[in-house]
Formats: sequence, structure tokens, C-alpha cells
Amino acid sequence: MLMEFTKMHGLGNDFMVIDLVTQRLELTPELITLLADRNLGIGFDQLLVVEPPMRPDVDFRYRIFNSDGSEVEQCGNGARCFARFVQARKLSFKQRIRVETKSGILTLSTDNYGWVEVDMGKPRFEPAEIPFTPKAITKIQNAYHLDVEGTPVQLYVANMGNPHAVIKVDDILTADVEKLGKAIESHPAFPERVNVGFMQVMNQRHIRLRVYERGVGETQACGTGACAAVATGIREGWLDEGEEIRAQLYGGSLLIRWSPGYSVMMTGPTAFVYEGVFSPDGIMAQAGLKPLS
Ligand SMILES: N[C@H](CCC[C@H](N)C(=O)O)C(=O)O
Repeated sequence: MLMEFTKMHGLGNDFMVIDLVTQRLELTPELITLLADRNLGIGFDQLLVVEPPMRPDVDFRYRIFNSDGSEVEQCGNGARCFARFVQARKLSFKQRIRVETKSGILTLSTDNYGWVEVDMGKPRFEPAEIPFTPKAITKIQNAYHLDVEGTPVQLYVANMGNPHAVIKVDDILTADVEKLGKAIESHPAFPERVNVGFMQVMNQRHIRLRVYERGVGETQACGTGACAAVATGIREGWLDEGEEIRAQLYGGSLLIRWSPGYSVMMTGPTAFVYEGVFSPDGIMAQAGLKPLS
């Protein structure tokens, strides 16, 4: 059995996209991690799965899996690619698409130039909403002060459907993203692990950002990470509320807008790379695993 898929990316955050509206596939953690392998499989940061709606008020169900096989609540760059994918496969002819994710409903609006605007919902900042258990961690105003493997760290927390820690740095190029990102991602204060953003505020309407993503490691770009960083910057008075903020990542820039009490709006590009087919049983067999069925 061969399955069709499409390779896409949002600012270099790369995805394998599979249509399970017109195809059938049992997705197991073993198969997902093999597909994610950049030598044994296709290779991706996240797998995006398009499924039929489970409720009458949405167009699709949108499932997201990190390259480590973990299913997650939200993926901002993936949401933009999701919209362009369902249009390209003629699964939808709408310009505004409503999708259900593990963490709620997203509205995706496409223009005629390949850019997509996503209503990412309202950010949440309370520890229980992250989830974050800051016992014995010093909190000064909205910042949490903790020691990470001998490095004092001041971090902010936000939930954009998925959990984020945001650290303000003087220069993203000298930030120890690998060491601190890895240690904080699996820090016991984050029971569901966490994405870790390193934000440099250039001015009131421009940040530079690197993100060590939960379940992946550092990626070229992170949509929910950009939203979490901008919302944190506005909440702390470093960025202008209600204005279009440029979030510059390695892979390029996203435009983020937020006012407290409202949804975070994210706009950015998408890219198709190639289309292909794969054999689930063949990939499992090459790894010495039994076929799916
Ligand atoms: N690694 C994230 C999911 C993907 C987020 C990112 N690729 C984006 O564009 O938002 C998590 O475990 O919550």
C-alpha cells in the first residue's frame, strides 16, 4: 500500500503533511518516528495530519506530531501550511477555514499570494494553564527566577495552546540555546515539557527569536513560539500592543498582532517543497518492525 504525502515548510520549520480524509493510515509512534528520521524516512520537524471534522462547526480536524512521536496541541507554522494544503488538494475551496485541534479551534484565512493569517486564540499566563509548577521558584512580578545547570535564568511562561517559556536575551546569537533549551524543555517544573524561546527585543515593534522546540530541538522557526514571545513582550511593556510586530526568526519573519483580552493574530508565508508516496509497511519492515495490519 502506498500513501501520498506533501512536504512543506513555514519559514524552514518543515512538515510532512498527510491527507487522512481521502486516505487511511494507522499512525503509531513507531511509524511517526521512522517517518521523521532524516535518513530512514522522509524527515520533518512535525507531521501534520488532515482528518475529517469530528464536529459540525469546523471544516477539518488538525492533528500534529513532533518528530519524537509526541502528539501536541498546536503548531502555528503548520496551521498556515495546513490551509494551503487543503486548498491545493481541493479538500476545501474556502478562503476562511476552521480547524479543530487538541487545544481548540483555529480560523485560517488565506490570501492569493501564499500568505495565511491565523487567529491563534488568546494567550494564557497562569502557571496552572501552562502547565508550570513553580514551587520553590522565586517570582518577581511576572518573571520566574531559577537556576538551570548553574546558569541563573529569568523566564516568563505563556500557553498558546501549547506550553512556552520565554527568556529575554541581549543577543540571540550568543544565547546558549542548545544547553538552556534542552535543560528547560525537560525541567521538572514543566510536567508536560515546554518549548523554550530566546527573545531579543530590537525595538517596540521588532524582535529576533530562536526557539528550542519541545520534542524536536531548535527549529528554523516556531509560530506559536513567536506568538508567545510577542504576547510576553507586550505584557511586559517591551512591545507595542495592538500594533504589527515583526518576529524575525532564522527562517524569516512572521507578523504578529495582539492586544490583551483578544486573540493573537499571526500572518506569514508557506511553501510547498515536493509531493511523494511512501510505503508504511516497507518503512516498518526496514526497521525490523512488523507491518501495521
Ligand atoms: N514543538 C511544539 C509543536 C510545534 C510548534 C511549532 N512548530 C509552531 O510553528 O508553532 C510543541 O511541542 O508544542
